[in-house]
Amino acid sequence: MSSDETTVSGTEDRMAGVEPAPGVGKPDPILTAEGVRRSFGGLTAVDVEHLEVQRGTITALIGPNGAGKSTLFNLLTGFDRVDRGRWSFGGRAINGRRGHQVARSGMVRTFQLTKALTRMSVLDNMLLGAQRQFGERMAGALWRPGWSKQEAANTERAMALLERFRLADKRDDMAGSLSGGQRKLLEMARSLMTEPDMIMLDEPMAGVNPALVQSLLSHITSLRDEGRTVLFVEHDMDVIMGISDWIVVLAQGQVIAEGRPSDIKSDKRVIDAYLGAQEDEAEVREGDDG
Ligand SMILES: Nc1ncnc2c1ncn2[C@@H]1O[C@H](COP(=O)(O)OP(=O)(O)OP(=O)(O)O)[C@@H](O)[C@H]1O
Repeated sequence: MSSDETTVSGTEDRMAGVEPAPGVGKPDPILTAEGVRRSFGGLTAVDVEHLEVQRGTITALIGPNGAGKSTLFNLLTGFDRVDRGRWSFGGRAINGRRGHQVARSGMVRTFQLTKALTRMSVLDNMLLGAQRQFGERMAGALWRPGWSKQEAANTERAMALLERFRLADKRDDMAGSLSGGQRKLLEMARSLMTEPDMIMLDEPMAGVNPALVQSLLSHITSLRDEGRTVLFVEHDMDVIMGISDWIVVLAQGQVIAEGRPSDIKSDKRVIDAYLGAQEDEAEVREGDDG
């Protein structure tokens, strides 16, 4: 067994015998979506017949620009409304719930730092990440029994996470002063404030300096290794093939393929719809460099 296989052996066992086919059932799905559809005017952005995400895996959602990846993320996490469809998380139907309700049920997504957040300190960004638990109703309240206790617990948790993501010495810096990679680490750390079972990462490597890529990758694998499920959207093929246990390919809103990295690399539909075009782009870029 090669070292690559050793690192994901636990997960590979869980996926043993799963056929690489669009919409295939998984042994222990944490998320199951059925007939999820969303159109904008005449354009069908998402039309997913059936999709299951296996618990405890790193699953990548890939596909060409405009394939519907972000829209599907937004729908599943309650930040956009479907035309139709239903989905369940941990066995409970969560379609129709809003973003904060979905987060409370244990499925969180990372968000890019908005302008307002860049003007807040790193620690305050973390504390905002905890608000879904408790603080929303606290807005404006001066004091209530349990408030300071909760605040202290949140700060302790935030600091522990900042230590883990090597951002503790930045706690009082404005989030806007962080590098691209450090912002991604903060987004990840913030999403962990509510102890989610599943984390959805939107392009975790975009704008990250190569020096921080390895660090980000090891943080993502450690999320899985501590028992969480990771679903991520990414364009960087080396990253996708390197850390994914399973890959789901979207094109024109539909799941056109699913499988292990080795299945996806050799899938003709995927090469035609996506990988071929990516290679052409890479060749053009190399040509430009030379
Ligand atoms: N709010 C919106 N209004 C109108 N059209 C939209 C909206 N959001 C997405 N679309 C369209 O839906 C399709 C899917 O877009 P989406 O952003 O989900 O794709 P994607 O796979 O995430 O693409 P990328 O890799 O470029 O981020 C695209 O054609 C897009 O233009």
